[in-house]
Amino acid sequence: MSNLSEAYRDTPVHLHHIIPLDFHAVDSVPESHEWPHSDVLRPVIDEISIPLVDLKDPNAQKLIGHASEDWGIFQVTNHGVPLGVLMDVEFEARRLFSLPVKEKLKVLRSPEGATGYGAARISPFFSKFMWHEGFTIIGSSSVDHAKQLWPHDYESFTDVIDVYQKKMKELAHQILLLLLKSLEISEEDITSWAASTHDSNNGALQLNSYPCCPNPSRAIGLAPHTDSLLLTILSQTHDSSALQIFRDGVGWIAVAPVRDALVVNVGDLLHILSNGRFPSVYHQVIVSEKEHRISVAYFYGPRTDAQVAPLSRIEVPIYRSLSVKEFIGIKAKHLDKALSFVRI
Ligand SMILES: O=C(O)CCC(=O)C(=O)O
Ligand SMILES: [Fe+2]
Repeated sequence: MSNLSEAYRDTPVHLHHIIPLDFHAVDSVPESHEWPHSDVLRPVIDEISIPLVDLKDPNAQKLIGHASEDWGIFQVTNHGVPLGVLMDVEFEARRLFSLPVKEKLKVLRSPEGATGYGAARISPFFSKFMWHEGFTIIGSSSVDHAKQLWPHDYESFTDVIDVYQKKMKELAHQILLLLLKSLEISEEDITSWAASTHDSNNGALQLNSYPCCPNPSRAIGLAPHTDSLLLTILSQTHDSSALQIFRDGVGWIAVAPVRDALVVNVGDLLHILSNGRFPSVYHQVIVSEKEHRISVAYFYGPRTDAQVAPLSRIEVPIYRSLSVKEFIGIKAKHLDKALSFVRI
C-alpha cells in the first residue's frame, strides 16, 4: 500500500460523496447537481493566454520560473511525451468511463481509500454535486481494478497506464528540477529534493470524465480548488477551453488547449517550498452539452513522510515546516484554507 493512500485514510469520505450520478440515465440536471447561476456563469476572459514554454528552448528554466511566479500555471511543448501515448491513455479512460455503472461500481473508491472510481475528493466541501466522475491510480493500484473490470483483457489498460506514469514521472522530475534551480536555494537542497521526490513513487494519476451535460449553465465539472502536491501535469487532447484559472485582479481565465502541449500547474507543496513565490493556482472546470471531455492529471509529490518547509536562503519563511502527510490531512479537512493553517 502506497504512502499517499495511507495519508488519506484518516479522513474518510461518505459514500454519497463518492458514488457519481448515472449521467446516462438523466436527461436534465437534477437539483442535487444544479449550482446557482452566479457560481457557473462567472465572466470568463478568453483573450489572455497562459504562458507557453518550449522545453527545448535554451531559456526554458527562466521561462518556466517566470511563468510559475507570475501565473502558477503554464503549458509546455517539446515535452518528450509522444502524442500516441496521450491518445492511448485517453482512449483507455474513455473505455473505462463508458462501462455500465454496475461495472464501474465494482472498482468504487472505498470511504477510507484513495484509488478507484468515484466523485472528486473535494465533493464534501460543496453543497451541490459536480458533473464529473474520476478514476484514481496510485502506483500499481490499477492492476487489481483492471482485472475486476476486464478479467481476460486487463493488460491493454494497465500497459498504457504504466507507460503514461513513467513518462509523466520523468517529465515532472525534469520540470521540478528546472523550477528548483530558479529559486535561490542551495545545490544540496535542489539535488536532495529532486532525487528524493523522484525515488518516492508518490505520484498519482487521475482520469477525469465530464459527460455531456443537458444544461451546462447550471452544472460544474470541477469546483474551484488548488492541487495539493508539488506540481500537476495535465493532458487534455480536446479543443475546448473547459479548464479555467483564477487570476488575482483579472478574474477567471479560460485555458485554451494548445495542440500537443501539456498543462503544468503549481500545487500547494511547491507553494510552501517556494515560500509562496510559486503560487498554487486556483482552477475549475466547466462542462459542455455536446462534448464528453476526458482529461488526465498526474500529481507529482514527495514521500508522505518528507518534511516540507520554505527552502529560500534569503527570505524570511512565511510557512512552517510540516510533513506531507500532515498537510494532506489539513487539506482534507479545510480545503481552500489549508495554506492559511500553515502560515507562521
Ligand atoms: O480536467 C481538468 O482540466 C482539470 C482537472 C483537475 O483540476 C484535477 O484533476 O485536479
Ligand atoms: Fe486540479
